[in-house]
This record gives sequence, C-alpha cells and structure tokens, in this order.
Amino acid sequence: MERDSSPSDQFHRYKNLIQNGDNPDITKERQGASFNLYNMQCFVYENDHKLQRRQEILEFVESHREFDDPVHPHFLNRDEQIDRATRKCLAMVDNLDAIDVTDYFDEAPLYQLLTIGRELHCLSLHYGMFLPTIQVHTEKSLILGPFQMAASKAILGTFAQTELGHGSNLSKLETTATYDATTKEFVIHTPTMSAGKWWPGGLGKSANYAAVMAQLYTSGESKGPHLFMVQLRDNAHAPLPGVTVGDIGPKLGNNANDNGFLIFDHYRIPRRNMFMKYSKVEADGTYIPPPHAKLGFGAMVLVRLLMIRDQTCQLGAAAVIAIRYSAVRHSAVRQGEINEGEGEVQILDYRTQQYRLLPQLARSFPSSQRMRSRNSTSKYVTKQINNNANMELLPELHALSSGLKAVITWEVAQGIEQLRLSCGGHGYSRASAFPDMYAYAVGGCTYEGENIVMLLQVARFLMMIAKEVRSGNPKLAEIAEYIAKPDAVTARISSWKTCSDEDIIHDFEAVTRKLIFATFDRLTTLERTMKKKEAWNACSIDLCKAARMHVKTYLVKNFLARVRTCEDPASRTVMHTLAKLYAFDLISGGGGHFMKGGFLSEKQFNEVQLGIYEMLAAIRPDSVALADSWAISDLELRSVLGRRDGNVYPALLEWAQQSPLNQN
Ligand SMILES: CCCCCCCCCCCCCCCCCCCCCCC/C=C/C(=O)SCCNC(=O)CCNC(=O)[C@H](O)C(C)(C)COP(=O)(O)OP(=O)(O)OC[C@H]1O[C@@H](n2cnc3c(N)ncnc32)[C@H](O)[C@@H]1OP(=O)(O)O
Ligand SMILES: Cc1cc2nc3c(=O)[nH]c(=O)nc-3n(C[C@H](O)[C@H](O)[C@H](O)COP(=O)(O)OP(=O)(O)OC[C@H]3O[C@@H](n4cnc5c(N)ncnc54)[C@H](O)[C@@H]3O)c2cc1C
Repeated sequence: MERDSSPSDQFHRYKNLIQNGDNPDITKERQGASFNLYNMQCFVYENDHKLQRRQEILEFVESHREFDDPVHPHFLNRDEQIDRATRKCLAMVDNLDAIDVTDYFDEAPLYQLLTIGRELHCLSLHYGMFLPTIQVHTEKSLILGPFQMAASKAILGTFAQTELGHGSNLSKLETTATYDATTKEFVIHTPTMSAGKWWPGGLGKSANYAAVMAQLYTSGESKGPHLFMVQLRDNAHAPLPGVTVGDIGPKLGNNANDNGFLIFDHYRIPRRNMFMKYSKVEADGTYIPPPHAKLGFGAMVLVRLLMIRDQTCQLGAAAVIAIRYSAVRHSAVRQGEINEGEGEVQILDYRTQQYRLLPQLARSFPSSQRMRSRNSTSKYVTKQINNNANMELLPELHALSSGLKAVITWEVAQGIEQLRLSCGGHGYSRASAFPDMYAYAVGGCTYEGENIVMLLQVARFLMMIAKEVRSGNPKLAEIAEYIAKPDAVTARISSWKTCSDEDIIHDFEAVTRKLIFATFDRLTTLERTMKKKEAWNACSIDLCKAARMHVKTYLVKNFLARVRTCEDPASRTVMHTLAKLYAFDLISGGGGHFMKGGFLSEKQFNEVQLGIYEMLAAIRPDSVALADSWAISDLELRSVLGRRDGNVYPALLEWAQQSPLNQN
C-alpha cells in the first residue's frame, strides 16, 4: 500500500487529536504531557512507517461497510456470536490486500482486532496454527500445494493435539498412526475414550482438515508423536466415514470459536500425508529420524512467540482503558477529597490508583517491544534449522519462548484483572471490555503449554547451565551468560534518581544467579537419596521460582536496553522512569529474594519503596499521554470506558439501551 503522507503530516494529525467535544479533564491531561506524542508513538512502534500502517489499516476497515456491526456483539447469544465472527472472518480474508499477510506480529493481529475484535473465531486455528504447521513441517519440494490450498481457503484446518486424557504430556498421547506398508497408508485410530482429541479450535463445525498429532508405529515399533495431515469432512462438509467430530460447548471465553472433539475409527490416510520435513517413513516402512528429536514441536514454539506479542497488546489496551477512565472519573464520596473542602479529585490523583495503573502500563511495554527482535531471532533459528545446519540454538529458543509465554500470559491476565478492579463497578460491565479481555488473555495461561509446565522447561535449561558452570566448562547461550559471572555480596540499588541501569541489572542478575544455584544445590542434594524425577518434583516450586526470576531479569535488561535506543530526549526520560518503575516494582514484589542473606539492606529496600512513590508522582502528569502512545483507536479498543474522547457516561447509557431487555 502507498504511503500518502509525510511524518510531518502525521505529526499534524496527532497534534489534532484534541477535539472540542472531548471531556475537559482528558483534554487537560493531554495538554500537560511532557513529551511529543508523535515522537513517543514512533518509539513505541519503532518507526513512523509502522504507525502510519496502523492508521491506513484502520481507515481501510472503517471505510468497508461489511465490517460494521448492526447489533452490538455484547448482546448476541452463542449461535449469533459464531455467525457474526464467521461472516466478519470471511470479509476479513476476502480483503487481505489491506495488510502485509506475512506480518504476524503487527499487521495481521491488528487487522483481526479491528475487523472482529477480541474473540477467537472459526479460522483462528487455521491461520494461527494450521498454516504455520504447514510452513514449518512440510518438505520444501511439496509445500506449495498444501500451503496454497490452505492460504486460499480451499481447505480449512486446525491443530488437533490435545486429548481428553493428555495435554501437557505429549509423549503419552494415545491416538495412533500405524503404517500399513501393503497399502502405503497410515491408519489413524482412537484406541480409548481418553484418546479422543478435545479442544482444537475451529474443529467443532468449521475445519475440514486437521494437523493431527499421533503416536507413530511403523514396522511394529513405536516412534513417538508425529504430525499428520488428515481430511475430516467431505466436499459437502459432512464428517468422513471413520471420523466423529463435534463442538465441546461453551467455555469461559472465546465462544465464537467452535473448539471441538474428534474420534477416529481405523481411519486411513495416504503415506504422503505425514508431515515429513524432519522425520520420514519410507514406502517400505523404514523410519528416518529427525536431526533433532524435538523439531516436530516447532509449530508450538513459533505460536508461543506470536502469543507473547498478542497478549502484551491486550495488557496495553487494558491500561489505556483504565488510565483514561481514571482521568475522567471523580470520586463521589466525601472521603474522596484529598484536601477536605477542596472538592472531588480525579481518581487518577490517588497514589493507590496510580499504583494499580502505572506498573501495569510499564509491564505492557518491554515484552511487546522485545518481541520484534524475538521475531527476527525465530526467523534466524528457523532458517538455520531449515538448512539443517544448526540445531544448537533450539534449546535456547525453546527455553526463552516457554519462559516468556508463561510469565507474560500470567502477568497479562493478572494485570487486566487489577486494571478492571481499578475501574470500580463499571469495570465489571462488559461495556468496559475487561471481561472479554480477561477471558481471552487467561486462556493463554493454559493453551500452547500450561504455564507451570512451561516454567519447568525453563528450569531444565537453567539446571543444565548451572551444572555446566559448576563443572567449569560452560557452553553458555547468550540469555544465560550472566549465570557464570562471579557472585555478588551486596546490592547496588539506591535512589531511583541516582542508581544506574547497570546497578539495577547487577542486582537482578545476582539475585537470579543465587536462586538458580540454591535450587541446583537442593536438587543435587535430593538426587543423592531419591530418583531423579522424584528429586525434581520435590523441589519443583523452587525450580519455578528460579525460572520466573530468570525471565523477569531478561525482561528488565531488555526494557532498559530498549529505552537507551530512544532518540527523542523527552520521550526517553519518561520511558526511562517507566522502566525503572517496572524494575522497582518487581524488586518490591520479590523483596524476599532480594533481602535474603542481607543482599539488599533494609535501607535500600526502603529506598525502593520510596522510589515507587516518587516515580508514580513523576509519571502521573504523563499517564494519559503514555496511554495514547499505544496509538489504539476506539475501534480496536472496543471499550466504552476507554474512549479516546473521555465522554464515558452518555456512551454507557447509549450502550445499555441496546440491551434486548430494553426493546419491549
Ligand atoms: C496467507 C496468510 C494470510 C494471513 C492473514 C490472516 C489474517 C488473520 C489473522 C491471523 C492473526 C495471527 C495472530 C497471531 C496471534 C497469536 C494468537 C494465537 C492464538 C492461537 C490459539 C491457540 C490455540 C491453542 C492451541 C494449543 O494449545 S495446541 C496444543 C499445545 N500443547 C502444548 O503446548 C503441549 C505442551 N507440552 C509440550 O510442549 C511438551 O510435552 C513438553 C515441552 C512439556 C515436554 O516435552 P517432552 O514431552 O519431549 O518431554 P521432556 O520434558 O522430557 O523433554 C525432553 C527434552 O526436549 C526438550 N524440548 C521439549 N520441547 C522442545 C521444543 N519445542 N524445542 C526444543 N526442545 C524441546 C526438553 O526441554 C528436554 O530437553 P532436555 O532433556 O535437554 O532438558
Ligand atoms: C482456549 C483453549 C484453546 C485450546 N486450543 C487447542 C487447540 O487448538 N488444539 C489443541 O490441541 N489443544 C488446544 N487446547 C488445549 C491446551 O493446549 C491444553 O489444555 C494445554 O496444553 C494443557 O493441557 P491439559 O489441559 O491437559 O492440562 P494438564 O496437563 O492436565 O494440567 C493440569 C494441571 O496439572 C499440572 N501439570 C501437568 N503436568 C505437569 C508436570 N509435568 N509437572 C507439574 N505439573 C504438571 C499443570 O501445571 C496444571 O496445574 C486449548 C485449550 C484452551 C483452554
């Protein structure tokens, strides 16, 4: 798409954000900002081109009537929700020229949010996992056929892995794919009730194909879980003989998506339908193993990376809503007056309110930004793997994607809930958007790897590094280099104004290192009297703590590093305070780890607490502008409370009038 305006036009456009009809409180907040909004938005989105693309995609969606909602989606029943999402989804994919379809980190999710909203839909798994599975797991010479069919919607797919009896533990999946060399087919079968596939999105009604994870048997031997391309429904969309399929019913959220169940009865597929990029079954049944045992799990690694960005944007949007609302809401009771007799104040002026809002806003920035570079890392790793050249980076990428997925989805879900509470009663209404946001985000704590299970994967990686460091011969991945640094006895942290980034990083690294080695020592001690797996289980709470701290240290370092790249001094100053607030809030929350063994003194801990107070006060005048720096349109936000113009109360009344109960 052509760019039609220069950065200065854009600047003009953003300066004109303030309009006559806007709520006066929110206008005053915007006028008082210490930085130029456009410069900050360019920093947040890395360049003005990305910002401009957001605007172009918004204008495209707003100008196409097929994306309109005749009835507000909040007032639909489940059938109607599915119908709406499906119609919108088809309109969305019929207009893919509007976006760069290869941009799964920015343009595709934005387009989806603008057209459908915060709901998974009938094609979520098709685009979110089926297409990536084809891309990651199909042999180069064969990819064009299935990819084109899937990309052109000639086939609609899902990713069918989880079963009634097993989800986290892939190695115990029970669905079988037994190779029959006489017919050159695989027989896909559900041998027990617990082997029935359960959960795959879009399976219940929509998909006619699935990437199915099943235990491969060939020449009488079991070869572990492998992926197969399986047709489920015929041209009339009826289930094929040997396939039983349906919807699993309503869930906490994502109800426009038809998550389904699937049972196979000795269902035959051609040999070529096994995804054979890495491991193969020859026509005579000979098995060729993959160059790395876990390459078959590659699509999940990719989707975990996509989720991190997607989820962080949800937290950003929730912070935008709560901050804007806090600027226009005045406390209505007498004890709401900070200075008695001087009248009500904006709730944003309460320090407790700022403490609810601003750390969450801070939390939404680092991971969203770092995901861009993770995107290039994953592309790099995928390229290395595709060339069969380098598998060394795979454990690092797996540990990083698992750890970020676990920590971020948890923080996002908790953050959204905290922000909802900060909006009082109105936060409980669906008009606020918080209930839908929470229901969407909290699903991410479970799917693509249950969070505790993912943290334990990070812990495996950390324990391996600790062992190597102790043996004096470490081969350290970049994300783990700090684990080999010498121990530090005292913390360096001091007042937020005087302590340097290096001081903060030093303290985080030191505390995490201690935690990792303390856990490692406990594990090795336990292993002297217990079997390895028992010992692991016996200290697994500590293992998770070490893994969480490792990920948080990674996030703090990256946030600070990213702020240093900000070229606009005014934006850099505010972002730097936000990054320090992020770090200080983590120290405050994890005080036990920091104060253990006297590493952080009581005086330093008090400075951290005082620093939080001072930083909240320093950021307070910029909070609405910082929310605006996410550059989220009202259409994307879909919240009555978070409207850009701040005119919340008439909009709430208008929204409520659409309730079917008010129609007669
Ligand atoms: C043409 C295109 C048009 C596009 C236009 C589109 C417009 C539309 C818009 C599209 C927008 C896209 C936006 C994207 C937004 C993203 C949101 C996506 C939403 C998608 C919805 C998601 C739905 C959910 C799906 C699912 O949940 S699928 C099922 C997921 N299941 C799991 O994750 C299971 C978890 N379990 C595991 O992964 C494993 O069992 C385990 C890792 C826990 C354990 O592994 P294993 O069983 O092997 O056991 P071990 O612990 O013994 O491990 C042995 C060693 O192997 C290592 N290991 C394990 N896994 C990996 C790996 N993946 N990579 C590398 N190494 C691995 C272990 O660490 C062990 O190593 P060690 O021995 O050295 O310690
Ligand atoms: C909204 C949604 C969409 C989904 N979409 C799909 C999809 O499209 N395709 C698909 O295949 N699947 C899908 N799933 C399923 C999802 O991937 C699984 O639910 C997930 O992997 C967790 O597996 P589980 O449900 O078996 O949980 P379990 O593994 O049974 O977890 C239950 C508890 O046991 C604990 N636990 C399990 N193993 C261990 C361990 N080794 N050590 C310590 N604790 C452990 C967990 O931490 C958790 O507390 C979806 C799920 C949801 C909620």
